[in-house]
Amino acid sequence: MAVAPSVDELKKLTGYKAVDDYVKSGMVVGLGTGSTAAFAVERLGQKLSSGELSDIVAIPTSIRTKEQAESLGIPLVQLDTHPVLDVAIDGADEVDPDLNLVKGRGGALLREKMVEVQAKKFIVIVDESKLVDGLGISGAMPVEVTPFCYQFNLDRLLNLPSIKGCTAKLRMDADKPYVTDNDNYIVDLFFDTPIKDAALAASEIRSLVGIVEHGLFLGMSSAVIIAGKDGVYVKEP
Ligand SMILES: O=C[C@H](O)[C@H](O)[C@H](O)COP(=O)(O)O
Repeated sequence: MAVAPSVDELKKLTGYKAVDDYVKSGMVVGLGTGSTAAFAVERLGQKLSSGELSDIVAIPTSIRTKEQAESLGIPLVQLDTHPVLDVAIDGADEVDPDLNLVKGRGGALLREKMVEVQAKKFIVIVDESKLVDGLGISGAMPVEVTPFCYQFNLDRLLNLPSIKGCTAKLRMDADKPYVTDNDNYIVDLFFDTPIKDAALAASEIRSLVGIVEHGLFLGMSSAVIIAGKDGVYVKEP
């Protein structure tokens, strides 16, 4: 009897397929963050060192990804000099039926969103455990906030009509607040039922001064590569 692939094997299939199918020589490539995106970075490194791809520059979405890319010899640039990317590849925490996402459980949402909105194609790579019927139901919806008066930020989030009833927790790293690559904090929002109107929630959250960015990535996916027990398939909006 065939052994079912592990979650890591599924993640690897999606990361490798994203690079194989969407990255061509000469491109500017956005590199996501997390355990799934790491496989795409690995594949890009392999294809550059074998000469199968050339003339690639990449923009990492976190310090972790930057370090991985550097260790593989992937040439890195920044949005300052390369404001338009051909493609960005990243994982997600949740994918809904319309290919809207929750991202940021790994803390990288701000840089991810900055880079991924600038990409002509944003390719999302997930194992099928990330598929949800509605956003906000499988775990935290992260919001990056200023450390300055973070409790005030947290309280005002809880008062927003579109997300009324959620609970909010400051993300901790052992006994200290978790600090992002941008020296901000993360407030994780938890919901009992899916977020009813994610577009409204996104705009209300962003309207608060002191909120830096949220983990709702709406209308951004160009394609989602999904790996599951029945194989790998691609969904497009
Ligand atoms: O901040 C982290 C990112 O949004 C990740 O892309 C997301 O959390 C998915 O990570 P993983 O592939 O490790 O599940």
